This record gives sequence, C-alpha cells and structure tokens, in this order.
Amino acid sequence: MLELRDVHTYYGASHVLQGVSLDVAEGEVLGVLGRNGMGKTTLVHTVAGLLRPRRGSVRFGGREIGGSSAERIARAGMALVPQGHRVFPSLTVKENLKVAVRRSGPDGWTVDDVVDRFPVLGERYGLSAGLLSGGQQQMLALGRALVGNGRLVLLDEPTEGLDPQTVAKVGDVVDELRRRGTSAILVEQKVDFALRRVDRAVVLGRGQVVHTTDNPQELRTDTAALRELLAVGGTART
Ligand SMILES: Nc1ncnc2c1ncn2[C@@H]1O[C@H](COP(=O)(O)OP(=O)(O)OP(=O)(O)O)[C@@H](O)[C@H]1O
Repeated sequence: MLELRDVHTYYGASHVLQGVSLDVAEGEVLGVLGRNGMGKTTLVHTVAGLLRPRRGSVRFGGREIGGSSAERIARAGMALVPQGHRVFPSLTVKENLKVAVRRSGPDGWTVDDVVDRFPVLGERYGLSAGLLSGGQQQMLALGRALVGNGRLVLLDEPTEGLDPQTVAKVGDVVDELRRRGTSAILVEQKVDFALRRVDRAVVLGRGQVVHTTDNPQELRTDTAALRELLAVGGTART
C-alpha cells in the first residue's frame, strides 16, 4: 500500500529525513513514535505531498508519488489529519464535514457516523469552525479525514491537547479504522496509547528509523527499550 525507500527530506539546507525506509501493508496500522523533533511530522508531510523528498522513493498503491502535489495524492486516496487541528475556520462544522465527503461506500464513514462519535460536533453543527475550542477543532479535523474515506489515513498526533474522554474516543476511531481494514499511520507522543492499537511500529531518531517492531505489545512492556528509544519512564505514558 505504501512503501518508502531511502527517503531524504530537507528544509533548505537542513537535512531532516535521512534515509527513511518503511512499509504500510494493506489494512495495517503503523505507529510512528519518537521524541520531539525527530522528524515524525516531516515524514507525514513528505508522504502527503506537502514536502518534496529530495532523494528516495515514495510509492502509494504501486505508484510513485514522491514529488506529486498534495491535491493529487489526496485524490489518490490519502487522507491527512494534520497536527494542530487544521480546519476551515470560516466554514461551519457542517460545511467542513460535507466538503470533505468522498466515496462513501457501504463500509464508508458518513457525516452521521462522525457526529454520533463526537456529539459536540452535532451540537455546534451550524457554527463557524473557527469558534470551536482547540479540542473540538481536532475532532473536526479527524472527522474530515474519516468522511474522506481514504485508503490510507495519516494521523499526526490526533490526541494532542484533548481531554482523556476524547482521547479514548479517538482511540475507538483508530480501532474502528483497523477493524474496517483501512490502512493508517498513527504518529503519537502517547506511546502506550499508540502501542496498544497498532499492528507494527517504527521509532524515529534524528530522521532515521532506529527501531522497528512487529510486536508492539512486547515493546509496551519493555521498559528498558522504551527508556532508551523514547525516554519514557517505567510505566509508559497513556
Ligand atoms: N519548517 C521548518 N523549517 C526548518 N526546520 C524545520 C521545519 N519544521 C521542522 N523543522 C525541524 O525539523 C526537525 C524535525 O521536525 P518534525 O516536526 O518533523 O519533528 P517531530 O518528530 O514531528 O516533532 P514534534 O513531535 O515536536 O512535532 C526538527 O529539528 C525541526 O526543528
């Protein structure tokens, strides 16, 4: 579904992704972990076409997309939930959701599914999205990606700034994506939250994959590895 080979991405002269290779199989949820500033968002933006890799290959559904525009990649079926809850502030909640709807087959996410999961969006349905709280905008950004019914959903810290109850709901959404066989990349600072629900995980350190596991449950309880790779203390953060 997604294959990265030796991907290098720069900001000007700053060499951030330094040869990343990874795969996301059909129906798989891959966790991307790593401390602040290690290149997780840069990776997601490179995959989504917001940044152009200077070297290496990004293949999505068998086609090379490294260097394609974000619009083109989105049309090919990739949905991004960007970090920092980006929504259209002057559109209403309803409009934000409706313009994002794509290809809702029998198994697809509908606006009603999103509102059922996040009732506060229903309560604020006619309100400009810019008037929502940060957490509500984050739910809306997630809802927009869901109704886009992409083949691959990129979630860049979807729980950031949310209260524990809403974090749990976001967790349910990730579980549901997995059940529906939608491929996803989950970037998370909440290590335990991520490792509980992904099929595989990679850890980024200074723009490179420094660890890969096919057994996230094992890594969850490996306190020495967590401390070394992620500077997480004895009990992993939830
Ligand atoms: N627009 C930019 N211009 C220059 N350098 C940048 C830019 N965005 C990020 N960086 C740098 O690239 C490196 C990787 O940043 P990135 O945001 O990808 O990390 P991250 O792992 O997602 O961290 P965080 O969890 O803090 O978002 C950091 O050193 C950061 O300072």
